[in-house]
Amino acid sequence: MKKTLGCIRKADHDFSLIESGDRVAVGVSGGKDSLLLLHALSLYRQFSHKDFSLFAITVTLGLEPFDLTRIRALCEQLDIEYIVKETEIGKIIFEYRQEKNPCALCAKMRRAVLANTCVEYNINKLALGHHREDAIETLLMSLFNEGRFKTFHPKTRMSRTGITVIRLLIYLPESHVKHMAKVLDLPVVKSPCPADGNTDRQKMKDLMRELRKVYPDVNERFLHALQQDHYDLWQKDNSPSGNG
Ligand SMILES: Nc1ncnc2c1ncn2[C@@H]1O[C@H](COP(=O)(O)OP(=O)(O)OP(=O)(O)O)[C@@H](O)[C@H]1O
Repeated sequence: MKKTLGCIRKADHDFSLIESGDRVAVGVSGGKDSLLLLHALSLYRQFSHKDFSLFAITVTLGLEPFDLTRIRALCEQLDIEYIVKETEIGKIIFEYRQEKNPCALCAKMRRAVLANTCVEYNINKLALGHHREDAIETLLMSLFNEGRFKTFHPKTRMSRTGITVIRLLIYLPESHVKHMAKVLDLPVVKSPCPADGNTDRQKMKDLMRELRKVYPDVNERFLHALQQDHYDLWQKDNSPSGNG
């Protein structure tokens, strides 16, 4: 847990992600990343000397099976209020619209429900479970699909609602997330999404696996590049209002 908390502390320090008085909700998909983030933030709340409140939000997609009993139990154990928003997003995308590229629309709709829920509960920051490899894969997807060198920033502001999205795991390697999910026996729920494992992101994961055979440190190199000011990707922003 020391490494996870160290990476969270560094991301928080570099990008001013959490301030005292914040009401922070972790978007919990049921996957290992957001569950680790939730667990780690409950500890960070104790050790960081920052006085912030913590919530967990899950947006269901109307796809079965999706049993949240063990996640609910974890939230009770960590003394975190758990908010579940039931939706039919999955059905709309796969049955009604039969989308050819379902992931982008699904992410957009999920994000809108998450933002509205934050507004409803007076929550000002939404923490997502993106880690180091997510940032790298997003960079490669936008390079190969759009010819642009960009990825998400650790801190962004949603323009419609004014909610700040924060990504506290961006320095954490995915291998460590997998390791911690086992050590902590996190209540991971298998994704009921029909597109799971057959996405553009999966192609980038496979590509990176091949690259690592030739360049074992390629992930560290990518992270280094992301942090270089001259690429203008992850400018450090220590102002409270954050990055646009
Ligand atoms: N249904 C959902 N409800 C709440 N938050 C979600 C949901 N789906 C995704 N998120 C949030 O958005 C982040 C990125 O989404 P993504 O689809 O990449 O996650 P995932 O790989 O399915 O799950 P995880 O990242 O938790 O292992 C998640 O880490 C989580 O914080």
